Amino acid sequence: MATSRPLLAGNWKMNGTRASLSEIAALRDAVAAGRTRGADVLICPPFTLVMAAADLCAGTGLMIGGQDCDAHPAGASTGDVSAEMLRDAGAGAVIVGHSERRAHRGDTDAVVRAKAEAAGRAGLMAILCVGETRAEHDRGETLRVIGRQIDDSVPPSASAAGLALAYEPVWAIGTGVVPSADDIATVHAFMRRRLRSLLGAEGGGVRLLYGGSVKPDNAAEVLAVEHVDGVLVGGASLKEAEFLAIAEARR
Ligand SMILES: O=C[C@H](O)COP(=O)(O)O
Repeated sequence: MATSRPLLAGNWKMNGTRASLSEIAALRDAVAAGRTRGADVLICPPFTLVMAAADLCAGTGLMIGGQDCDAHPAGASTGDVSAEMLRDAGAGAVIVGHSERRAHRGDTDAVVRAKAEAAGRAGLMAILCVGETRAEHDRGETLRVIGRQIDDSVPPSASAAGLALAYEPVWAIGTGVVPSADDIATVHAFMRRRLRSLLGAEGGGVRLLYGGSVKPDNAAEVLAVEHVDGVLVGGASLKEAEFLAIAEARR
């Protein structure tokens, strides 16, 4: 079973330069000082910063991860980075299936599954993202879409410790709009049931994250929802003070 510690993950997306390493160093020190109150804390900077960030955080409580990986271990794949390379660079986790990659880079459920399997082989925790579009939401298809994404992209061999499943409604990402606590609870309860039927007991221990416009002023409410075991934060993870405020908002 996975740890019951909440997971607070930051996805920097295509943001960050060398100068941004100071934000990571500050967050590392805040984690060391106990300000994140026992949560597991992860920052996923762009590939260019993974090794430097991991070196800064080696042996500390702040984990560094990648934002994507290729499904293959090595080879003629210009521009790609394998899970093994991320591991070698000091990463402990990788995001797969983010809606931006599904929408803009053609990542199908089968591709996402292959990437999650590659992460597992490399010893990385996969943060696997699912979520419906605005149109699917408005047509009442949320659970059908998420059920399909889980069935087709979660590796049947996944372990609770090696996987976190993030519910990110596409219409909530970067918009300032967040589903109601009841709606998040409904989706997360559904995800838990689906994972249990797919993975058995391991499915009961996979951490379920919510992502989409999480900010310091709504984090406490989101993190208090049943079956929400953490958050995946985009814009508000870029500055140490804002991300820390999310961690400190946890009731
Ligand atoms: O991976 C993170 C999500 O896409 C959420 O991004 P956001 O917090 O900027 O809405």
